[in-house]
Amino acid sequence: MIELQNVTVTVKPDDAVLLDNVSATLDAPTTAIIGENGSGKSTLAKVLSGLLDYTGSAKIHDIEVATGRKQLARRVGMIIANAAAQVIMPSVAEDIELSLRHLPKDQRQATLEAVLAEHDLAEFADRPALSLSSGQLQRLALASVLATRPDVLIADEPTTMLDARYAKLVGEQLFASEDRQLILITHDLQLAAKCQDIIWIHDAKIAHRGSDAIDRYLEHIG
Ligand SMILES: Nc1ncnc2c1ncn2[C@@H]1O[C@H](COP(=O)(O)OP(=O)(O)OP(=O)(O)O)[C@@H](O)[C@H]1O
Repeated sequence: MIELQNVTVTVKPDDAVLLDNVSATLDAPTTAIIGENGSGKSTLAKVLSGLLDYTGSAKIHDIEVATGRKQLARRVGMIIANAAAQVIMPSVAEDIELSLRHLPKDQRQATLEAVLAEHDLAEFADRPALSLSSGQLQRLALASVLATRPDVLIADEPTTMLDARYAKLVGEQLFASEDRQLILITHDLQLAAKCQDIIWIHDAKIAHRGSDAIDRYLEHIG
């Protein structure tokens, strides 16, 4: 469960307002965040991931994000829009292994192989991670984040680089766990429509929320 109360993000030097007094309780298992370029979606994702300072209150599992980053790090996973910036380790296998540190050592190899297979990355296991294509990198970022078994997943445009086949696979993987809360930021309105709750962000505010949010958004952009 995520609770936002008067969340505002401003940035220097001219105090531009990136999120304007946003309040909402996000309690559906899957929530889509939609809206135009520059409306504030990634800003919200960054607040929830502890990457941006804010005023007001943003709580995940009753823990204030700004002061509970360490506690939340084990429970909240984020896929950022720029997957290359998220891949930390030199090789594909090592990047996923880093996410498996919570497991007993004797389980790690088998789990690594299972993750590689599940994400169709086995053929790249020993490749330098940064030699992957953009779409392959995006799938690696997802594999590494899901391997940490987060109970909240914030996915910022996780399918933008993917061909139709992998967009379908990743779409399924995002929704695969019933125990995980998904916050999905996307321009793919078909994917957004699969979410139980839909929030349209416009001009740094929530413009509309609910099953008709996609229709309202489409009417707005004409
Ligand atoms: N450091 C900054 N200084 C000034 N403006 C910023 C800064 N960071 C972001 N912005 C602006 O804040 C607005 C919201 O950005 P954000 O990344 O949240 O948009 P978005 O809804 O995710 O857009 P997109 O669909 O293009 O990914 C944009 O207009 C962006 O240019």
